[in-house]
Amino acid sequence: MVRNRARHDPRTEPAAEALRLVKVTKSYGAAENAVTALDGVTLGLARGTFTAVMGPSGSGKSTLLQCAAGLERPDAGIVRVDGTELTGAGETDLTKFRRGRVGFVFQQYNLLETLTVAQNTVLPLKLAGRRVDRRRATEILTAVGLGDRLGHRPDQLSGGQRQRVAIARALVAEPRVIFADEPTGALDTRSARDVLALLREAVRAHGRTVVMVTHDPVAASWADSVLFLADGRLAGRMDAPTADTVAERLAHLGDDAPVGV
Ligand SMILES: Nc1ncnc2c1ncn2[C@@H]1O[C@H](COP(=O)(O)OP(=O)(O)OP(=O)(O)O)[C@@H](O)[C@H]1O
Repeated sequence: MVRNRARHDPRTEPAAEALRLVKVTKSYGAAENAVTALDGVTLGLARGTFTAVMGPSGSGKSTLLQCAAGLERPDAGIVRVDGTELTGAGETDLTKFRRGRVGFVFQQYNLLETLTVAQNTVLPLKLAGRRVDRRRATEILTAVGLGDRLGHRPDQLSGGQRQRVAIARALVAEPRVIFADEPTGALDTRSARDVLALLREAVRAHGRTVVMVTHDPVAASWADSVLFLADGRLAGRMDAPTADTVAERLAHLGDDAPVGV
């Protein structure tokens, strides 16, 4: 069972806190080969916020995202998304939860090449056994600038357009939280800006919560705040980031004591 600790009804009413991690720990491998990817991470993110996660390569950013999204199981600790506790849930409940209340955007788009833009977009609804509202899907695709590409296949699109399909696909299920892992990593500057603007719009206009892993201080500057990771621990937080302040902090990461936010 996915446990709902809050008093609200999670199917209709969003929780105040979109994401809560308490002492989340995750290791890979066994014995002397074990790598601690996350080492007791505690954090909370308010609903309707855009947060970037940054840190050196191997600091645990992707692992954090995967554990927060219910794609990986932590070894210890608690993960709560939109008031619902994922840790301890069975695989079937987790899958149902992921399909219903979170959206994903990955660096490599993860579109199905044999499906059209429109079919890729509604796929999460089909997998979740939900009603497919094609008009709504078309509206979303139009909003991301692909209204004239509905019948195209991914190999007929640019990288930026593919990522916009991935964002439309993440938005169509109206998720509470969107997890994005390096969504601009494979894009040119202009396409990256379009994608970041869409993510920010999802937060500002539609009240979604976005958590985005990125290496790029410019991308991070689109977020409301940045969480810094070092060696699997939280190493700081910055509100109202700019590309310069983020780059500066990254250069000095490790100088700060680990914190919980
Ligand atoms: N499936 C896995 N099996 C074994 N080790 C893993 C696995 N996934 C991650 N790790 C290890 O856990 C640590 C954290 O990895 P993670 O991918 O979360 O870091 P990251 O900050 O996202 O790195 P990058 O910026 O390079 O993508 C690394 O030392 C990595 O080698």
